[in-house]
Parts: sequence; C-alpha cells; structure tokens
Amino acid sequence: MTEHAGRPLRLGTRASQLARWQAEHIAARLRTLGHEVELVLLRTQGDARQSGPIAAIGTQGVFTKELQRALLDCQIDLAVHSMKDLPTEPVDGLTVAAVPDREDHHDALVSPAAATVAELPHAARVGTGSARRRAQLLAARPDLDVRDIRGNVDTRLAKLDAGDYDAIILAAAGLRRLELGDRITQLLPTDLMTPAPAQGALAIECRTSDAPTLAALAPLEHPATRASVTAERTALRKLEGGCLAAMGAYAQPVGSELQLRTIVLSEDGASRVVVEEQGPLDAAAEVGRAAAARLLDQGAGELLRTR
Ligand SMILES: NCc1[nH]cc(CCC(=O)O)c1CC(=O)O
Repeated sequence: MTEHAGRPLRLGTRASQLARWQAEHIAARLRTLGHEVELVLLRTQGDARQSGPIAAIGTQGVFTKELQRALLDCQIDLAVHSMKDLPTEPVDGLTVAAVPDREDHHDALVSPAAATVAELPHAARVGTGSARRRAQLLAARPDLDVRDIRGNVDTRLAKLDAGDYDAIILAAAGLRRLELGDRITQLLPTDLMTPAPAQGALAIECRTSDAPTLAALAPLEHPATRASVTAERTALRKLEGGCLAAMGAYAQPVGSELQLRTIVLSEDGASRVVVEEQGPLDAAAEVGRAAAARLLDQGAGELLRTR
C-alpha cells in the first residue's frame, strides 16, 4: 500500500518485553491487512527509573509521554499503549484511533505460599507498587505486609522466586501476553480486586490529522471494548484521581447494556465507596459520569484527598 508515499507505517514502542509484544501483535494484525509496518524503539521516562516508588516521579504518563512526543514530531505514525498507563487527559493533535479486543481484565495472585489471597499466611509479604492493589488487599486482609515492588513483569517474578516476597499481584493480561499464564495462582474476582480502568486493553494512538493511518487502524477497533474503557476512564477522569489513586473500575457489556463497577478506597483500605452503575452501551461516557457523581456524593473525594 502506498498511503505514506510508499514507506511503511512507523509504529513506536517502548523497549520492555510487554511493550514489544503488544507492538508486534498490532504490527502483525496490520500486516495481515496488507500494510507494511516498521517498529521504532523509544525509551521513556518510566523505563529509565526502575528504582524508588513510581509515585516519586510525580507525573502521570511516564510510560506514554515520549511516544506522544514522537507522534507529534512525526517520528512515528502510531503508538501502542497499555491503555491503563495512558492519562485520561486528551492531547491536542492526537487521538486514540482504535481500541482492540480486550485481554483478560483480572489481576492475578502469583504465589508459592497459598492458593488464594484468603489462604495466605498471617502477615504474608505481598509485593505491589499500586495504591489500588494495596488498598484492596488490605481491605480483605488487614494483616498482610504489603510492600512496594518495581520493575517489569520478569523482574517482579524473579524477586518473588528469590524469596523477597510471599506473593505478588500482577495483571493477568501482561502474564498471558508473555506466555507466563501458568504462573497465575489465582485470578482475583472483581469484588475482591476491581481492576484499574482499562486494564487488559490496548490503545492505538495516532495524529488526528493523519487520515491514512486512521483508515489503516479502523479495522482493529472493537466497539464493546471501546464502550467499556470509555465508561471506566470517564469515571476516573471525573474523579480527577489520576493513575496513582486507589481507584478501580470495570465495565462489562451485557446485551445492549454496560454494567460498571467502581471503587475508591483510603490508602489503608479501611474505608471504601463502591458504586455500580448501568446504562446503554452507546452511552458509555454517561455511565462513567454517573458513577463518578455517585462516588463523590458518597464521600470518595475525601478518600482521594487524604492520600
Ligand atoms: N503499569 C504497568 C503495566 N501496564 C500494563 C500492564 C499489564 C497489561 C495490562 O494491564 O493491560 C502492566 C503490568 C501490571 O500491572 O502487572
């Protein structure tokens, strides 16, 4: 195809194994559709800082900003993001051109010590860097010793295997994509561990003005996933919680309806607000807005501020 004057579509990706897998997956789908695709490896701020709690970096979008800059600079034509890492604030000149079919949305327990979270030994050391996972773990099991953990999926599994932790929590999607699904001890039910908004979903971003790339990406769009992540991310955006808040959201299409579960917790998990909202699939943003309004009515704003 000659949509870019005969040159391949340039797909920007981070260098981590998971990012590479996701980029290759989308490149393969585009090639099947007849497009030539070339991968461009970019280093992001999030990858450069593997030590210290990620919260200390202090800004959102550490994994995505460099890719967005490269798009705006026309160094690349499309970027593949884990959608849960993509800030909800729109960027002028860029658009999420396609949201493909979602992978497993669950969080997973990985542990040699017990088959379930409920069966972990008293005061077991559980590794996670996420305020959302920490608070929900403590809500279920206040005795757990929840400790920070950093690094990509492989690094975290190596730290678990070295005995630094009794268990870790990871997104099932990342493990499955890296063919590490056999490391999953327990898929955590949504009422125990509501996932991050858009967990397991990819976002393919390009320039709003780039009609040929928009057209190339259109067949990758999965409308039910788009509706789900729209509801989840709208709820997050209306809470102004950002990616570091102890907030979870998961929307499930049921027939022509969308069922959205949202949760906001205090840092220690002792206080929480849960809201379930339902509405038409074609009014996903409204479902997210309604959930956020009810969360705020029930005191979620206080929980987010006291962090
Ligand atoms: N923040 C890191 C990150 N971003 C996306 C995934 C996994 C894939 C996904 O959730 O889509 C992960 C790792 C994890 O949370 O275990």
